[in-house]
Amino acid sequence: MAEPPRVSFRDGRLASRKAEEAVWRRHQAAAWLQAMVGSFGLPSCPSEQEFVASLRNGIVLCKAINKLQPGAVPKVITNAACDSQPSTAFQYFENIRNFLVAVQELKLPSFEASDLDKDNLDAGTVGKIVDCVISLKSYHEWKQAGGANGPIKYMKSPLAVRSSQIQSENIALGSSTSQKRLDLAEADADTQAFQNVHPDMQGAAEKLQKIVVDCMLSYKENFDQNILKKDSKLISAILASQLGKEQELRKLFQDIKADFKTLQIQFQDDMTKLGENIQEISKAALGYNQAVKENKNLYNTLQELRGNIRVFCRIRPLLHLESISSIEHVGNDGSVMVCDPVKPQSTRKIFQFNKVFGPTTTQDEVYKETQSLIRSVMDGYNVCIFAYGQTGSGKTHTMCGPSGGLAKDFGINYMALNDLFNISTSREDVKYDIRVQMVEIYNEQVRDLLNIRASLSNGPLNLPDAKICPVQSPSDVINLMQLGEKHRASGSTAMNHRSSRSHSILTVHVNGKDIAGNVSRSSLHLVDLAGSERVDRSEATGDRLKEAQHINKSLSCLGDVINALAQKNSHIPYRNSKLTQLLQSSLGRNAKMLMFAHISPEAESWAETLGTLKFAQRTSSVELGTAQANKESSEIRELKEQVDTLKKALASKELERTSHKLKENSIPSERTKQVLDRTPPRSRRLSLENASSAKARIPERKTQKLTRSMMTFTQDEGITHDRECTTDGFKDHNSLTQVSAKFNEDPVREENEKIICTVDTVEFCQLPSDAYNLLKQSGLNTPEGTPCRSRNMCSEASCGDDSSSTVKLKKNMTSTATKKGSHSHLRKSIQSSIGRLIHGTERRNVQHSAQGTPAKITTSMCHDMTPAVTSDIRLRRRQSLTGIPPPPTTMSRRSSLGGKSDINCDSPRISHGSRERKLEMIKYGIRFLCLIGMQSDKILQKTIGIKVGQK
Ligand SMILES: Nc1ncnc2c1ncn2[C@@H]1O[C@H](COP(=O)(O)OP(=O)(O)OP(=O)(O)O)[C@@H](O)[C@H]1O
Repeated sequence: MAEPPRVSFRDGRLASRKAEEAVWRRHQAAAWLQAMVGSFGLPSCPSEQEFVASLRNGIVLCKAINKLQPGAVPKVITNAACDSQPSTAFQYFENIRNFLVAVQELKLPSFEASDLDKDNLDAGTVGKIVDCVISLKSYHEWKQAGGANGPIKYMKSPLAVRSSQIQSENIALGSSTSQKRLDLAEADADTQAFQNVHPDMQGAAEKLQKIVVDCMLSYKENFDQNILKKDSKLISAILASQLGKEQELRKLFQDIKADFKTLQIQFQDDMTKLGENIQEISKAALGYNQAVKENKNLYNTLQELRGNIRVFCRIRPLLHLESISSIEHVGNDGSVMVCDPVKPQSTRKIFQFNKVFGPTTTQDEVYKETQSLIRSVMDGYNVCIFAYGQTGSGKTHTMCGPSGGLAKDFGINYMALNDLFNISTSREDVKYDIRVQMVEIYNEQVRDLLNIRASLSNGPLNLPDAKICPVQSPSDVINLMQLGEKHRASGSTAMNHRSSRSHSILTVHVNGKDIAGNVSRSSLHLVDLAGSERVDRSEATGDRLKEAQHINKSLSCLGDVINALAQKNSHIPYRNSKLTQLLQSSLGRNAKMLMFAHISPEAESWAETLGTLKFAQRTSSVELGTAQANKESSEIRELKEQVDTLKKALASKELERTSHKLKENSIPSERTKQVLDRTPPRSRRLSLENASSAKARIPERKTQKLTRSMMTFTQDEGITHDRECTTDGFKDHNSLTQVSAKFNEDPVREENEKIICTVDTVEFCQLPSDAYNLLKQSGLNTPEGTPCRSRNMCSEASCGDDSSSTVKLKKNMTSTATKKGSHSHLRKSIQSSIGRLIHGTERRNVQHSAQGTPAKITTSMCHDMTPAVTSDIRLRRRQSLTGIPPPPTTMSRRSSLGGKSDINCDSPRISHGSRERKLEMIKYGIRFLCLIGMQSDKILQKTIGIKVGQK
């Protein structure tokens, strides 16, 4: 089946372009004709028909050529017929023929006469007519130009698209010949005609050029179609390859997609893993933070356990820039590397301290590191800060400031006191009292720097004797410090012209009391030591040599103390120098200490630098143990006061007893007199206790302990208090009775309280009746022997004569007894200790015996709480403690006291007997009271110590 002819888009475009050109040429031709012959009714852009119709009679054409070439058509028939019939083609043929002849004579393109007759005009015939007119026009223009522009040039009509011809050709020849639409024949004809007219080469070239252009155009326009038809194999090959490529691409796409999916899954896995890792890392980070915190805490704990002794090293800047420094490196971790500048090849030495301040460190930076220590003074800790180092190494600079505390750049002394004031104002609930002492130790003599005259007139003094100045503000401190500095001994040495050759000690006493009545007492020693250089280097002689020797001696004593502390010796040689003596409270296990080791970096100071660093290193190795704050709660303080009062009461009772005995024995034996004269009352008691025959019966250890306690009490406290408290001894004694009674009355009794109540009351009950009566006679509000003695005691206490102290004590004890918090523990220990002391540990093991002996305690029946103790055990213990033989065993204790027995009212009452017996009874009671006092005190101290330590 024949392929249908295809008219490409290019064909259509060419045709339209040609049509446009034809229209344009017609317009040109019409315009020229009208210009030549005048308007003859032709539109400016006539159609083919209009154009041909207007020229058909040949008149316009003849007129035009005549105008162009006058006489070219000698006779133009204008009215072919006289009648009104339209002229026929024949009638005007003459015109056309003449015109064509004239055109030919001009050698211009012409047309066939029949071309004007055709009814169905085609583009080709009309084009010929138009070409003829256009050539006339060109000839006219050429002629007008005088033929100067070379041969005549005119444009031929564009090739007519003979669509009908193409179609027919396509049908007839098939698609293979369609490319022959180029009207070569016509071109050839035109070329031939042109060559005939203008045989010159230029015209031929132009013609040729035109032909080539047309050919190319035509070829180009038919190219795609041809290729498509001719090279279908190629195209299909191309298509096949394209398909292959597409498939490849598809495969590639699939692969990429698969890869992408894998990557996506991998990415998700990675993300999940990353999330897990991040979680782990964050956990680890949290753990790390925790560990860092714990580390910090442990470090602090370690510091505390090591005894809060810190050593800072401060390096002074080089005074002369040209000097070589012995400091090689200062680490942030508290290390310092030094090397002998004279022997740079020598081994470097590294020392480790808590902190090392380089030469550029400011006073503020130094103080910041010290501040925490200063603050702990306000919390009740004793603190000692001292500056150590050779002369001119910057000790005074650190402690007082660049010019002894007078300049702006204050030292630690001023900043510390300033801080203390700031803290004291910020803590509204605590009232602080700050006092300052300033002394110097010069040639092993203490001098008061705030009261130099007194110091000079009275000679050397101890620190407590130095003037204490209350300070209210930092300006007070500055004034005092200035005064002290003025008085400080200074002199010239070869090493430092303003070297201070005395140790200066600024002591700040801080007493705090909060609204609850808790008190704290602490002291801060700020010590600027004298230079530690070697005697030979200071070139001192005479007085200066003596000064230097004293300085070195006291510094070496300080070293000894530090060494002894480092080695944990039982004996610390504080007393070897005034310096260590004064600093004793802050140079021990109960204080915080900071040492500034000062270094001069100059080469000539190498030996001293090394010495200072070694000393500082030794100091930093000291472990002092946990520092304890000097704090007391109000309750503890009151209990202590009560213990003191009891001690006083006991002491006065002792005196009373002595005087009574003296009265009774109006003529004392010579031996007794001697004893009384020689021995103070308490010592005598001690001797009695030591001589006790019962000693052998109690366990060795217990006896020693007891004896030691008594000795301590007698030696340290007893005599003094005896002197002070002679008059109101009974009053206080009475207080004890009331205290005991109060415990019994306490409605919220705990087991231990019961025990102590029992102990106190029972022991009083256990007094022999003579002693009891004697005590009563001598002013002690002892109740009559009643079955429930403690109750009576209590009721009597409330109406006693000595109301003030009684009421106070009673109140205190009530508050103590009712407070279950921190002090119930204290009370319990006191009570149980006293209980144990009196009754021994067997109390716990002793069963409530059914065999009611007469010696059984009455109060146990009253309160139903006293553990049963056999009379035997009790009597033996009492005997062992007091050294007094027990009352006759045949008597019940109740009856022995002279009271009515609640069980056996008919028990025989002991008669008053001899004076000796009475005295013995009194002695018995007093000794017991003394015992309670001492033990309470001891236990109290122990308990306080433990409590504070725990804090
Ligand atoms: N950190 C420092 N920065 C700047 N100058 C300093 C520093 N330390 C010390 N100096 C200067 O060094 C000199 C000696 O210092 P200072 O008097 O404080 O030494 P010292 O150890 O107290 O001497 P001495 O034992 O004789 O009392 C002073 O002029 C002081 O200003």
